[in-house]
Amino acid sequence: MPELTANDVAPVEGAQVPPSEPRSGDEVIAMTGIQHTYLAGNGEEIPAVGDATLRVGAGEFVSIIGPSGCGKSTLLKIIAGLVHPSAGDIRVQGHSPADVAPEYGLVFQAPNLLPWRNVAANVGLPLEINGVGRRDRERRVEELLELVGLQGFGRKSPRELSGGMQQRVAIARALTTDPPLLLMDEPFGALDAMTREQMNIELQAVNAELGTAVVMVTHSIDEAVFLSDRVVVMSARPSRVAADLPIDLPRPRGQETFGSAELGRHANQVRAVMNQAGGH
Ligand SMILES: Nc1ncnc2c1ncn2[C@@H]1O[C@H](COP(=O)(O)OP(=O)(O)OP(=O)(O)O)[C@@H](O)[C@H]1O
Repeated sequence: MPELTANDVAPVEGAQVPPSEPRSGDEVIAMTGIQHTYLAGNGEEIPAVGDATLRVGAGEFVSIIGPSGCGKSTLLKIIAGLVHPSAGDIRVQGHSPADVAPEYGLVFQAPNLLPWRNVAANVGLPLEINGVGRRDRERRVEELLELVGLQGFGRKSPRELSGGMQQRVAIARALTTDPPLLLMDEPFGALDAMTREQMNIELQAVNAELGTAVVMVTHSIDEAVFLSDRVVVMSARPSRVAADLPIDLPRPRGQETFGSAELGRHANQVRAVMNQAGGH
């Protein structure tokens, strides 16, 4: 199959092709021509990211979606300063990612809570590491537990919580230091469909209240559309940005947004681009 170019996906109504533009204020992420090739143990070169140009503005919610193995997590790791790209330029708040990475919140598919600490001590850990005093720490933890709907659960052990509740703890922990940027890799992938929708509704409320920019990798088209200001569709490996689709659903978005004709229209648009760009 001939390689797709950005123009190949242009016929999809509303599709934007790179270079992408943030829809809001200051630029938090500026990524230009990022490429990454892994060197496997047997010496084989694995070109993961072929060409990614992406801008994310302050407070924006951007989802990255694309076929399995196309390099979505790699892209997130590059933003997080965990992987140094083979080529291209990336600035996060004007700095090299590794220099500002400790300021971000990170949430992965597994909540990664410390089982010997209670919920409050898990959420407060980043503050403890930063030397914040006990009283301030307790106040902040209390606020965050309320924000994620876990007021009164501070003294519980993580193992007493459901999967969705544990992931709420992980989100609260990621927000303790008021990060300008939250990076999420399939945060709700392990949850059942109903819990996942509920978590989506809560996350969009948190994002609206705190104004934190979010970049989220997901496999769910509905989740991407529901949460995002823009959905970035990656092509198959070595991936490039196939489309950068603005999602103009009004906010706040709630339960009624799921299953709405408007969400369905956007989801179909994302699906069409994904089909052209190499499947799901
Ligand atoms: N550390 C590594 N060493 C070698 N190859 C790697 C490494 N990490 C990832 N890869 C390869 O790079 C490609 C992209 O991986 P990545 O995890 O970024 O994709 P993804 O789009 O997030 O995948 P998925 O949707 O399945 O989670 C895959 O082919 C993967 O096997």
